[in-house]
Amino acid sequence: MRTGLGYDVHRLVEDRRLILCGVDIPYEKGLLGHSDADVALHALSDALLGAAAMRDIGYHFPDTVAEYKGADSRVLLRRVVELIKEQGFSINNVDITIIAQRPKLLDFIPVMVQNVADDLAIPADCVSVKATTTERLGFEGRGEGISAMAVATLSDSRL
Ligand SMILES: Nc1ccn([C@@H]2O[C@H](COP(=O)(O)O)[C@@H](O)[C@H]2O)c(=O)n1
Ligand SMILES: C[C@@]1(CO)OP(=O)(O)OP(=O)(O)OC[C@H]1O
Repeated sequence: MRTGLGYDVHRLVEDRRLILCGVDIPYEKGLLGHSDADVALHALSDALLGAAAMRDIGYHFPDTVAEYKGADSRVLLRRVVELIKEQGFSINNVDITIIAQRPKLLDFIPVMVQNVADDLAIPADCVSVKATTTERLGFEGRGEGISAMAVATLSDSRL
């Protein structure tokens, strides 16, 4: 069994969509990035790559490459899944925490879980997505950005 950890931050700005785990969430601001800035899927992608010791999302999908401008992070995540499977890994479970003071994400969690389960091709009960505030402390608490952390465990079929 192998474990990987991912962490990412994106800035909240006006005139951008807020997309988290592939869900387009109605809110007055959205996340800024080269791609769709889905901070939760970026953290998850890094957790999966980390567990496989296969570098990180920026290594595989550089933000200097025009192809990834406005990219759908679900497409990038599915590519990460292909890359780790090609090396003989299979995904056991993943756990994501989104750190956002607002908006309230509770109602969107089931769709987020299903999106991730579909992209990872694992059962929904192997996927956890959670949200927390920081009690208005720090950059997330001031509404300047949203961060996400993720953990993934993989099995290594080469062993
Ligand atoms: N953006 C968020 C943040 C939190 N939640 C839900 O509220 C619960 C309480 O949050 P605390 O930060 O006070 O612990 C949390 O457990 C989530 O269920 C949310 O939906 N959206
Ligand atoms: C996803 C990529 C590529 O479009 O860009 P961003 O959306 O800026 O995201 P980030 O987490 O800063 O880094 C990974 C990138 O290379």
